[in-house]
Amino acid sequence: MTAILSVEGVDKSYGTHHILKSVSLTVEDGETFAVIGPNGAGKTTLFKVMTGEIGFERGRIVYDGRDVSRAPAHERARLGMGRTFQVARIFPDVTVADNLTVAVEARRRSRGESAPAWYRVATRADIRAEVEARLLDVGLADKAAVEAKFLSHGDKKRLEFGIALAGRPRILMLDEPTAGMSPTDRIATADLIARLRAETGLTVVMTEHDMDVIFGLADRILVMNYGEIIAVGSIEEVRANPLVREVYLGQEIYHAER
Ligand SMILES: Nc1ncnc2c1ncn2[C@@H]1O[C@H](COP(=O)(O)OP(=O)(O)OP(=O)(O)O)[C@@H](O)[C@H]1O
Repeated sequence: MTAILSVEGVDKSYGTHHILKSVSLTVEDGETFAVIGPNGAGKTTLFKVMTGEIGFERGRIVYDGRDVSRAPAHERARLGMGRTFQVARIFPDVTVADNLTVAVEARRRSRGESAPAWYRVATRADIRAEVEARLLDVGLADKAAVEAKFLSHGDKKRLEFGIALAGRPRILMLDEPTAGMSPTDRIATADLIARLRAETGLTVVMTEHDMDVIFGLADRILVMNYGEIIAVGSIEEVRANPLVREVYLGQEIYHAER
């Protein structure tokens, strides 16, 4: 296995509040890597540091062999880091298909894939075909003409996955993909992630509170507490770790089924 993403000794503070304390981790190409921990542990902060939404004081982030510590989020996206947010970021007043079209066009522009003017008609057909493929990927083909604001919470999340996939990512960063969902939508979202991963070989990095979702998807789990890593390893290794037992005593992590 080769590393696709490494975080090396990263420190991040908000004012005098030291949030990430010399955090280091390595994500292997093709694995599903989950970050868990109690509320306020620093998971979202770690995510934002990895995706380039916020800066940090010390350490570095290496993606696909290059130091991206100072690269802004859009540059990391261009290099292949796709992401979704806890609250879906979509255009509510345009249709599902148009949301995807915007994402496909944005990727083409940012990667210099736009065709010359004489080729525009063919390009439109290409874009339409790509949008249709993404609609099928995320199970929204029958809702292509629906304005995004009318979608259910679960379907909004599907659309956000579609938008992320339109960027042709190598690694997909999912910040609490099932947050606020009904149990049915949670299962559907976990199934969608599992299918996309199987079909595309995507590397997935996710935070999530639902242990059933984590145990169903993750190859490895990292546990954070107060901005520090207290364990990293397989589900079995993490469950057996005494520090994890202390933090999660009697909680879902020990009841969820594999
Ligand atoms: N912009 C900010 N300014 C100041 N403090 C912040 C900011 N964002 C987060 N924090 C603080 O940093 C700490 C870690 O927050 P973070 O959102 O990373 O935790 P989390 O593990 O993702 O929590 P949750 O599971 O509740 O989403 C918390 O104490 C939070 O209050």
